[in-house]
Amino acid sequence: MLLLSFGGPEGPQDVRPFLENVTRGRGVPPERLDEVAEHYLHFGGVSPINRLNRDIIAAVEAELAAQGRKLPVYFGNRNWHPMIEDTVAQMADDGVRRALVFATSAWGGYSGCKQYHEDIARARAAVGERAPELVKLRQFFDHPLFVEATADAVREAFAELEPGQRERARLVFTAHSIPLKADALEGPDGRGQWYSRQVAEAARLVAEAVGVDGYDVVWQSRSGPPQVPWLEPDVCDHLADLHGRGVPAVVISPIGFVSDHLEVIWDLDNEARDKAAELGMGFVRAATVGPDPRFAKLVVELVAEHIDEIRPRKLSPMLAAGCTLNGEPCAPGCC
Ligand SMILES: CC1=C(CCC(=O)O)c2cc3nc(cc4[nH]c(cc5[nH]c(cc1n2)c(C)c5CCC(=O)O)c(CCC(=O)O)c4C)C(CCC(=O)O)=C3C
Ligand SMILES: [Fe+2]
Repeated sequence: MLLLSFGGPEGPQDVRPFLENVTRGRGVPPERLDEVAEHYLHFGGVSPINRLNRDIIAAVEAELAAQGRKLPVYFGNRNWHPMIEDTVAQMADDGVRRALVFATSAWGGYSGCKQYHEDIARARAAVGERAPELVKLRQFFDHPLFVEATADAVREAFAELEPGQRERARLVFTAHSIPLKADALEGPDGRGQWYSRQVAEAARLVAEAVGVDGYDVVWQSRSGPPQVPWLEPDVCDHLADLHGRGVPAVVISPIGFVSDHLEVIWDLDNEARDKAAELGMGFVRAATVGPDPRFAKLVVELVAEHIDEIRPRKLSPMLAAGCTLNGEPCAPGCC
């Protein structure tokens, strides 16, 4: 199998070329790039994303071995080394004829689904005739293992709040914002808002598992020119709003992200935490699910859906989209 991810810089010299890869042809203003480069440089130009993905791969290999499945796991990225083109070339050299591709996004939409299809098609085209057949695994936003691991992280976060604040704290889910226009595309069921509806559905399932009635879904890390509308409210504006309504503390669940990459450790652990401190609000950020052993089990279960033809486990009625061959889109007009 191939674990396919976003990629991130591993030193200060990588930051600019990485950002240029991410934003090529996307109309992101240079001022925004300077600002984001600054975030990376706070961490010595190293995003934790590659290391965390290597940890996930080690856990997946251990889970595969425990289940007696002989399956080598490769690692490739969209935007930084190891680049998917190089990985697919290596797979061809190793004689791999067919591989299952796990993309590290739970969601549909352009960045989480369709763009990974494009990456697969581009890599196969670069390698040519020898390229293995690549089958992308489905979106997993409503898989019980994803929901349970996220719910446990939320419970642990509530437990970290001071007893006086815990009972009155608000649960807030956050995911990467995208342009409203991108979110409006029809999606595999033709009803639009595929990404934001999946985020809302996953949040509902987690809140239900935790037993919390009142919660919010908000967005973070918006990019692009200011005149273009993106999903709102922004997490920091939402903190001010909650404060105005007398909410003394928040638990932030970064449900949109599989691991603690830069949007989480900067935009939440620095920016949102500072905002909460300024407002005098209690603030706990729940863990991401990547390091949870259930995440490796989830990956292997998605693999098993193809090898053993087991029935996909899903907690919502939304379609099990995202799963396709050789980078074809998952449905007409999808994402
Ligand atoms: C929906 C979504 C996810 C979640 C789904 C998934 O996980 O795939 C995600 C993940 C990630 N986004 C990441 C980093 C960046 N995203 C950017 C820009 C953008 N993201 C977008 C959307 C998403 N992004 C969009 C619509 C843009 C605008 C440009 C465009 O239309 O494409 C930019 C450019 C600078 C900026 O403008 O912020 C950077 C550096 C990293 C790696 C972090 C690390 O290095 O640790 C990860 C995992
Ligand atoms: Fe899709």
